[in-house]
Amino acid sequence: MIIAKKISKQIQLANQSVEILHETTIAAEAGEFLSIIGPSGSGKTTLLNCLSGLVKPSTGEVYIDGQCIQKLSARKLAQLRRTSISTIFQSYNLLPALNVYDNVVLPLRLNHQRASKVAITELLQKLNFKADLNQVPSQLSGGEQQKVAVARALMMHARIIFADEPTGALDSLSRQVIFGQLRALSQQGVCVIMVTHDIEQAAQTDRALILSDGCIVNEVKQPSVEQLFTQMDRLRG
Ligand SMILES: Nc1ncnc2c1ncn2[C@@H]1O[C@H](COP(=O)(O)OP(=O)(O)OP(=O)(O)O)[C@@H](O)[C@H]1O
Repeated sequence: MIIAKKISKQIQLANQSVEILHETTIAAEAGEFLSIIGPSGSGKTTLLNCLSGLVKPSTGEVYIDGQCIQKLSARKLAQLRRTSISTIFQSYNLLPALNVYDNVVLPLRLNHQRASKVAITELLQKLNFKADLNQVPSQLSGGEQQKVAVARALMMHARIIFADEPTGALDSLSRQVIFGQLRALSQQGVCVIMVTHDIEQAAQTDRALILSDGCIVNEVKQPSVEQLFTQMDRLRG
């Protein structure tokens, strides 16, 4: 479903080019739940953004359903992203002028899909969201904003979900609820790729990729908490 072949990303800093992702190769199937873990600054968000087509890799290719997304026109890529991909951003990316309901419904509207207020209210309730749907993001706590961002992504019923620390701002109960939703979606055939600092969550995914200095240094299938802590300890070194 998703294949990344030797993707690298260079950025220009002052007068020098710095490589923040090095020749990374990944494949993920429909129904797979992948986690990406690694120290801060190891390139997890950059990798996720390259996979989702938000950022263009400097070299290498990303294929989604056999299509090289770098070869798609901007219009086709935007269409693919609107119809097949949902992203939960680390910084939520809610529109400050829109209330909760309008933020959740926005991608559906952009995709000319009908929005059901009942379905949105039910989903937000399932995510343990207790605030008013008429409030704007600045009136919500960080955790509440994160739940709105998760609801917005889940309402799309996309085949692929990219989640960048989707539970980072949440209490442990809400973390479990949202992780459970992602797990259930993967069991229904959705491909979920999640960046996380939460080792216990990563240990409940199908496969954990360990990133260090822009390279995947290891990959653990059906990981255990102990295995992943050992991997992270090795990196701290
Ligand atoms: N647009 C950019 N301009 C300059 N530096 C960047 C840019 N994007 C990423 N970086 C740098 O690249 C490295 C990798 O960043 P990235 O956000 O991918 O890491 P991360 O593993 O997701 O970090 P964290 O766990 O802290 O969110 C960092 O050192 C970051 O400062």
